[in-house]
Amino acid sequence: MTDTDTASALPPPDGVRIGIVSISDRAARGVYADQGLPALQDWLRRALRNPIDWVPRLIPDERPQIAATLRELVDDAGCDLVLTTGGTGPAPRDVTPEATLDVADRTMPGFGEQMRAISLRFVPTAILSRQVAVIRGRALIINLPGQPKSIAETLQGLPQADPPVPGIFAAVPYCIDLIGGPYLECDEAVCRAFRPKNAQRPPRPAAG
Ligand SMILES: Nc1ncnc2c1ncn2[C@@H]1O[C@H](COP(=O)(O)OP(=O)(O)OP(=O)(O)O)[C@@H](O)[C@H]1O
Ligand SMILES: Nc1nc2c(c(=O)[nH]1)N[C@H]1C(S)=C(S)[C@@H](COP(=O)(O)O)O[C@H]1N2
Repeated sequence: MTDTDTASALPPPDGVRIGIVSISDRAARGVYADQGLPALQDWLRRALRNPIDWVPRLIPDERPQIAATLRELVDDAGCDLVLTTGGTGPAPRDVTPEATLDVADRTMPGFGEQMRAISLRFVPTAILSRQVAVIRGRALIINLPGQPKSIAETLQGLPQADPPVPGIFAAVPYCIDLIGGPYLECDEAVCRAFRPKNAQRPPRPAAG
């Protein structure tokens, strides 16, 4: 059987709906161009082989507006995954973690812990990010820092380092499986997702 035969015998990848939220006072006012949403889309497009339905939002650092946006994306738009960028630091207007906890059914502390550990490999100020991850309904919501470059840094990690530093996205597909979402398939050249053997579907041949 050729790779093409194997690929055509498999059902197509599940569709996934992803909310992306850029939280920035200045980008929302048009003081500078938002780079958060393009950076999120760029990395996720490269990492995922699933068809993606995007639900993008650009909003200021206002706790009630952030919480309302997260509720809307999960409860009304039906997002499976929501990634935010910005507003995780210690400045008075950095309130993304509080707003995210406002809408949480459950917290997932490992994501924040691992992101800060990864980020320390890039910047000594990594510990200033108070980023959190939570589950609301059947969706996973993850905060990322506001620096656009931090998006790829934390999602991807340093796979070539010795020892390798896994990015947090490696744990996202199995987390989404466990909360009843679509089966996410990653391009291994970008992100090696981890699932226990009994949760794995037959591998799809690498994209040509
Ligand atoms: N959406 C964005 N687009 C482009 N650059 C951004 C964006 N968000 C943040 N940055 C850059 O990353 C830095 C740190 O992000 P942070 O979320 O702390 O923003 P901030 O300094 O509170 O300002 P603002 O909320 O107005 O973006 C910003 O000062 C800015 O240089
Ligand atoms: N990977 C990565 N993590 C990072 C950074 C970064 O540039 N790269 N910036 C740090 C800095 S300087 C701050 S203040 C905090 C919070 O950033 P935020 O308020 O933009 O979310 O994230 C930290 N984490």
